[in-house]
Amino acid sequence: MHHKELLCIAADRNLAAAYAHAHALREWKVRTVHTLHDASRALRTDGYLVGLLVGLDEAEHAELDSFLSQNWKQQWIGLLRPAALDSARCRQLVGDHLYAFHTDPVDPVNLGYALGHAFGVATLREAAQPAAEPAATAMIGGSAAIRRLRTQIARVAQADAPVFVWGESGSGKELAARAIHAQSQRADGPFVPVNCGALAPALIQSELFGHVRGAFTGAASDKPGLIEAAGGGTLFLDEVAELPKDQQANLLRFLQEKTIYRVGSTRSIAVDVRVIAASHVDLQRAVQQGLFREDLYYRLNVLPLTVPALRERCADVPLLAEHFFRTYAADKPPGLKGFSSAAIQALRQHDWPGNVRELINRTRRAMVLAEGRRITPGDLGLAHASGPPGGVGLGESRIEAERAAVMAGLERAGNNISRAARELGVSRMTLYRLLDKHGIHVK
Ligand SMILES: Nc1ncnc2c1ncn2[C@@H]1O[C@H](COP(=O)(O)OP(=O)(O)OP(=O)(O)O)[C@@H](O)[C@H]1O
Repeated sequence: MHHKELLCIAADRNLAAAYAHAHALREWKVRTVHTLHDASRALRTDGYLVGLLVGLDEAEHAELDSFLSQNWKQQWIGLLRPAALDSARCRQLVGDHLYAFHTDPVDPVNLGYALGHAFGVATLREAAQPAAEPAATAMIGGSAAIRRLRTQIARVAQADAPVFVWGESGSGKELAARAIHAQSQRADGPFVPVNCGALAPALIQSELFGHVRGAFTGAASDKPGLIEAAGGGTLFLDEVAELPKDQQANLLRFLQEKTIYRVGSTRSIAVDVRVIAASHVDLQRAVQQGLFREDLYYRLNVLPLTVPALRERCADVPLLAEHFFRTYAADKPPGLKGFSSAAIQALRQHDWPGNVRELINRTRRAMVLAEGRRITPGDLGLAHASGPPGGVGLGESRIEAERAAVMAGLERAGNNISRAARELGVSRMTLYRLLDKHGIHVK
């Protein structure tokens, strides 16, 4: 008989032994482990699709939450004591991560059915996944919000219409655009990212559309623009709201006619490009304020996608932090083993105005600065030496902290705006807004 493979995690060895021989599991080849650490190892080496969590209420909830977020591709079934569901944390875990749960006394027939269904769903899901998500576009996270985003990306990738990605600065808009491209029929073509906010206004047109020799002083030879460079692939227009009005008209013409004119030329060139645009400002508001063309807005916004802010998916924060810890492991002292639990707690509680980019910056800085074996909240710049002084509310302390962070960032970057923005993990536009908000003048 063909055995389906099942990973059973049970802290209690007696319970584990009882279940390993249970009637409901007779069609399964069961491997039992007693710790989440061993379970992670088993999942890395053997591709289990279904897992059974016996007595999950006994485990440390935060650890289990992180484990299940990380292993979201498996379908998990929980066997619980009825009293376990009295705990709100436990109910949350069950709701967030489990395919099904059974309470004692477990009916073996029902459990057998549930396992069979879970296996069926997991197999279907696996077949529907693109063979392997390339590491460069892999979106880390197991929260419901990021899972929803992954599904939307997979759907949008199958179409060829323009996509508009909205999300706060540093939340992962470019990564989402890269993932769409990588899963689309254009995956073998180029992905060309353009930061519309970073192009000098005088050069935007020739950068985007190219130019011919002699079109302007310094145009010594014909040069294709970024739109042509994206031919057969995807053009990613980041911070599209920053495009000046005259360039918005040119872009609209290109989207309508699928042809371009290089600067200084009257010959039209047909270009096959899919456009993905992104912005962290509310484009609809920009339209109402007359800053962005309405017709272009509708052309770009055919398939809208929202990347959730990091604070809306706190469950992903420890997972992402550990991912970046591994990514930048070459920068760390050999004795540094990871995050302390106080650091994980601080990461979970932080507001993340700079989103994932801020998390990367804080993690990298902590990895260089940490003196102990584990990263502390202080290494992450998240410790507050003392509570807010008497009479000062949280709002005010936050504003003060924000001002101090901006000042420090500017100082480190020698007052260079682009460098300071990178350092602080925000876009240049956001930094300008912060300077304005705090009345900081940069010399
Ligand atoms: N879910 C994720 N998993 C792994 N890495 C991520 C994730 N989300 C974002 N990142 C990383 O965070 C960084 C910032 O992401 P990205 O550049 O896509 O953000 P953005 O929203 O386009 O930023 P901006 O608005 O400043 O252009 C990148 O290094 C990206 O690879």
